Amino acid sequence: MTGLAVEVAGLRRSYGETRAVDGVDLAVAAGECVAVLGPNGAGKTTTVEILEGFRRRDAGDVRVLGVDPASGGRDWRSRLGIVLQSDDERLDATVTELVHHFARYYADPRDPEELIDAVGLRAKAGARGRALSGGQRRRLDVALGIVGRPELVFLDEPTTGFDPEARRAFWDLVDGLRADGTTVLLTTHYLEEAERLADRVVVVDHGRVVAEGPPATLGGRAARRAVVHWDEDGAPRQERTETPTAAVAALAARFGGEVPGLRVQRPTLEDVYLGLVGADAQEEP
Ligand SMILES: Nc1ncnc2c1ncn2[C@@H]1O[C@H](COP(=O)(O)OP(=O)(O)OP(=O)(O)O)[C@@H](O)[C@H]1O
Repeated sequence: MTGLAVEVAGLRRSYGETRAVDGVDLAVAAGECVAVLGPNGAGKTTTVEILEGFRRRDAGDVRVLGVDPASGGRDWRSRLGIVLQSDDERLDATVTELVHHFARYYADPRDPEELIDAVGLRAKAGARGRALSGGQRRRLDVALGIVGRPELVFLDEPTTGFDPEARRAFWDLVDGLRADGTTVLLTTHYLEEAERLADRVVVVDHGRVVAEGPPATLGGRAARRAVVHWDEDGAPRQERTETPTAAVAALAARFGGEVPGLRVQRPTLEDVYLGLVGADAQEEP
């Protein structure tokens, strides 16, 4: 083993004239959580589904847990946690039946009852899949994806449709997976989620990686200028500065104490992200 759970070099995939993935390089270390961000149509799902062995590639070298997904067999697949959308067939069974049923496919599964608690479905344990709300169904999908105690989990927009409380509970669940040493590859449109969960963020646009790094320093974020806001003479004022502490100290001295309406604003991950993917970050027609 190289210590890398995922190794991708020069990955390409086109659909007709559309270059969905246009030379992606990506490495995920064992135990790391990496979030792939990018606008609709950037190539995230195509990339992840190639890594999962569900789509073919046109070019590039790919290793997932040391195996080429194009030739990965059953043993390899059982080491992956893939969160699929529940299909109709599954939805006639209850949450308890499904989680217990899936656990039986694996040699060393998680305890199904503990897992039902962990994904917050205890109150719905006896409900059929069909009777779950969208967010509850997604939590069931997550439970079924991780019941086999996978080494690597793919989470493709895992919290879409979750309410804020469920989203926070899910983040705690991912913390638990990571504490067990699980590697996580996540795609999300929620910048807050990437910031909360990921050691590293990879921003993809038009099938290419346009930036990567820890959320706190992505795109030179730490070095970017802060804006100091305050109120003076009945009007809001602001100053852009690389030394906000000095600016605040100067204001405090000038006001001789409390500065009215004082606020220091640093660029958020969302600001940095929107800067990276440009003004054309809209879905293409
Ligand atoms: N099966 C397909 N046939 C033809 N074109 C496809 C197919 N799947 C994806 N594409 C195109 O490839 C590009 C990348 O799509 P992909 O689903 O990988 O993007 P994404 O980053 O996952 O987007 P989203 O955030 O909307 O899920 C898009 O232009 C899409 O229209």
